[in-house]
Amino acid sequence: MDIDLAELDAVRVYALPMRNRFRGITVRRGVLLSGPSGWGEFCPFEDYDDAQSVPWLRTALEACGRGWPEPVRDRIPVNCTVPAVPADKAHRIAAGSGCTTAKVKVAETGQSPGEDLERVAAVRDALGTSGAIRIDANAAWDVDTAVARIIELDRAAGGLEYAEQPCPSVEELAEVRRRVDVRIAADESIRRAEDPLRVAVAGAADVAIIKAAPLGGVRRALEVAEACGLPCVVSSAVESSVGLSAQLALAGALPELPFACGLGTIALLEGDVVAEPLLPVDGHLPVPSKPPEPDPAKVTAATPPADVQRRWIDRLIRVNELV
Ligand SMILES: O=C(O)CCC(=O)c1ccccc1C(=O)O
Ligand SMILES: [Mg+2]
Repeated sequence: MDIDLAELDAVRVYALPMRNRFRGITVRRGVLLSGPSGWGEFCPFEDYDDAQSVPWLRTALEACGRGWPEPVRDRIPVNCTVPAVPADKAHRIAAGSGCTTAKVKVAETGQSPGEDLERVAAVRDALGTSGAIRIDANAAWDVDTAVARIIELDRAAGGLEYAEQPCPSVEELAEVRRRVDVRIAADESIRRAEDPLRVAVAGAADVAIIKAAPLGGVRRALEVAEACGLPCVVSSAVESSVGLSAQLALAGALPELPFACGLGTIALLEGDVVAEPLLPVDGHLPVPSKPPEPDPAKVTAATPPADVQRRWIDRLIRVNELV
């Protein structure tokens, strides 16, 4: 399916700063590609090698060259994402989000367990008793630490909806899952198409976090979701609104969607490449029928220096040879 890059109508490199450092990332970068069915976004994380970046390009090419399958719903409930910020700031983010579900980052390097407890308690105060709180430890804990922290955080939060990726391996997730009452979600354990099945077979999770980009597009991710047989939550890779629209198309096409999705992430970025960013309204985002058009002035404002553009175009060319 590799493409003649010269035949694409336009290729634009963007760089958008993040409002708060997020998983070590301070600037999100990528390439916008225009083709017959609209715009796609190629934005593998900077530390991904070319082979790991292939599914990200497939996702962009699906968006700009083929389009997406028909959705079964027209709006998606989303969570607000609360980075590992102080409790007062966490309260403001959750209260001002319009979302009834919040995902709270915990176990950040250099922070204490007490800061996590204060953060989830503040978010509960902001959401009220009817809100839902999930935590994400990004694989930071060993099994015993995870069990102890999840129990404490569940209490401080007045109940957790689930705990996302408490430990690195599938085996550890399975053990934590046996030892706590809180649901376990797998995220980093699901990066390749064959992973979700392994997670399900190992009894490692109650919920699968799926992302179109690392799985190779909306259609591929739908197959993966079906094969794993777990309830799925679609979560973004912190794309611009162009890339986010593919994730919304995936959430729109999943047969079942029992939880809010992690797609309220435009708020994490300083700026966007479209005139009307996909910011949640009343905790929901619309399912788009096609990707939004970049706004030329916004793209110009987000264009990085020539050496950064060159690096991304070279990356695109190399990865395209592997598709
Ligand atoms: O799920 C969300 O609320 C936002 C997306 C998110 O947290 C995320 C975004 C980029 C990379 C990793 C993650 C993650 O879930 O760990
Ligand atoms: Mg996660």
